[in-house]
Amino acid sequence: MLKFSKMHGLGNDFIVIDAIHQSVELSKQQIQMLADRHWGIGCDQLLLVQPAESAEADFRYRIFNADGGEVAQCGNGARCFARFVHDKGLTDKTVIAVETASGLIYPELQSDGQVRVDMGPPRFEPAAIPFVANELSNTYMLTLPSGPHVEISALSMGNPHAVVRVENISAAPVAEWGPQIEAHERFPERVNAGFMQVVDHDHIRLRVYERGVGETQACGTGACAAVVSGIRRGLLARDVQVALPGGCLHISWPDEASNVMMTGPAQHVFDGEIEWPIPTQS
Ligand SMILES: N[C@@H](CCC[C@H](N)C(=O)O)C(=O)O
Repeated sequence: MLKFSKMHGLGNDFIVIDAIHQSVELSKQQIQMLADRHWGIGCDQLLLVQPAESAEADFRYRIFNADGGEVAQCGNGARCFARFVHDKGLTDKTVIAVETASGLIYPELQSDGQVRVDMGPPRFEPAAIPFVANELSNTYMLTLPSGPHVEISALSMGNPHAVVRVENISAAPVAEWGPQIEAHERFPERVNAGFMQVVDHDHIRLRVYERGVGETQACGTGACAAVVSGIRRGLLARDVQVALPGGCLHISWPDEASNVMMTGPAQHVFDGEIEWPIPTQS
């Protein structure tokens, strides 16, 4: 049997697996099946907790989207990872150094139950996102296959993000434009598409069509990307409350040379075990 925990950060839900005390090799097809909400357990992302590879880190964690693709960063996942290793007794540290595919990050468990994460610096150079553009700019025009020309910001928070500003979040064309932006040819590794309504200097509303998943209840790196893009466009202050469908995150980016800080909840839902290897469907 394979033991797992089901967790979520503002409704962005995870299967979290201790791959330190269990030997786990997952194929893309097995991840898709575990993530499937009808045939498996159901999740937006699957998180594998592993031993650290470098001396500076306490753990390594790997992130897989529901489509089975491995990705480099996940904000809500980082908070759930920290809550998982702490609550399962894998560490008694409250500031945890964790290796991700995009470098070290430092989640910090706070006394009020929230988790604060140093998410590292944003990157804007097109090659680092990756995004096809001739020059660096705060905004770019993207022509979608269905016709519209859409103004986006493009940046990396360790994973790629496109941010579109909308007037009214409830009417944002997330289902129509999300998949077209996600798979746009100018994003060779695909992209997470955020739709941001600026409420005032300190508040935004955000919906994210996530790469490899679809629209989720919340996206931590998407919240960081939206706030950074809003600050660079002169629309936002340095500390911003982000209202997502699943709840609120606090994002701060003190100055251009700083790392982005994200604070929010991480919730354990239940522990379970599943027959392993998963019986294949006939
Ligand atoms: N839900 C996440 C992001 C997960 C990865 C993303 N879908 C990608 O493909 O980069 C978050 O909270 O940041």
